Amino acid sequence: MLKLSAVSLQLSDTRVLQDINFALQDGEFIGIIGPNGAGKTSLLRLVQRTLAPSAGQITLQHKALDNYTATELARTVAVVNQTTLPLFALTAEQVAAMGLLPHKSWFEQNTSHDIAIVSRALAKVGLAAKAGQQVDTLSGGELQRLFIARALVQQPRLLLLDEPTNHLDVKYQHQVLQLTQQLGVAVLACLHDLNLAAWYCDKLLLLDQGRQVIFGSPQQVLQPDILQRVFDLPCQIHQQHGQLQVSFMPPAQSGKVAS
Ligand SMILES: Nc1ncnc2c1ncn2[C@@H]1O[C@H](COP(=O)(O)OP(=O)(O)OP(=O)(O)O)[C@@H](O)[C@H]1O
Repeated sequence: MLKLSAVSLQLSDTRVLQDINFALQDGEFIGIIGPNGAGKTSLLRLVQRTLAPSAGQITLQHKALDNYTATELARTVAVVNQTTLPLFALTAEQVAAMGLLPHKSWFEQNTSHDIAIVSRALAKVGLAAKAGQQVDTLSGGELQRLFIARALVQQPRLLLLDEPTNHLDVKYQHQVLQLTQQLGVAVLACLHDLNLAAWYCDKLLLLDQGRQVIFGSPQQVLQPDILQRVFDLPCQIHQQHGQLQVSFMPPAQSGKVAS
């Protein structure tokens, strides 16, 4: 459904991404991982078309991304990113209902079916009781879940998530990623937490300094020698209850004298 072929991105004098190649199938969940500044957010921005590649091809459902109209793109791709919007006068329900906009013409009223879609999305992210609450009074975690509800209302084929577990407590980290995994839509998400990535992603794309280090299953990508090199920290991988667990050790402290 999404394919990047030899994609590079140059911004000012910076080579932000270089020769990125991977494909995302329908319903698949791909996590983009890598250190700060690796190019994860920039890659998502290429797919949401707020940045354009300097070289290479991006296709979505076998059609060049450039050939989508803005409305077609909004009906196909939903984005939850880290930017906060000035939404102070709106209720949670009104913000979630914004996800209906790409499917409506100007001044078209919401039907009872639309309202049911919004209510279901708020319930899915645990915000049913907050529907009438003003968004500027929501906690950071509640706001993040609200943006995910808005994306669900949009009924996209592809969901782009930039650090979706930021601000979430451990219960909601799992709940939001589990929910995302069960939606049946293709998902491309930047994730810093490698254990959550191992748990929920079908495949991982590891970036480092704008380059694709490896693309594959969590078992293929989460290898101690690879992670140690990329994150510059000693790393161990364990299996617990059939799940990969990544542990990084603090850097060795040179000059520390054992007592
Ligand atoms: N407009 C720009 N002009 C020049 N360099 C840029 C621009 N935007 C981003 N960069 C650089 O591109 C690199 C990748 O940035 P990006 O935000 O994509 O990384 P990231 O992997 O998402 O990082 P983080 O984990 O810190 O969020 C960084 O070195 C950043 O400084």
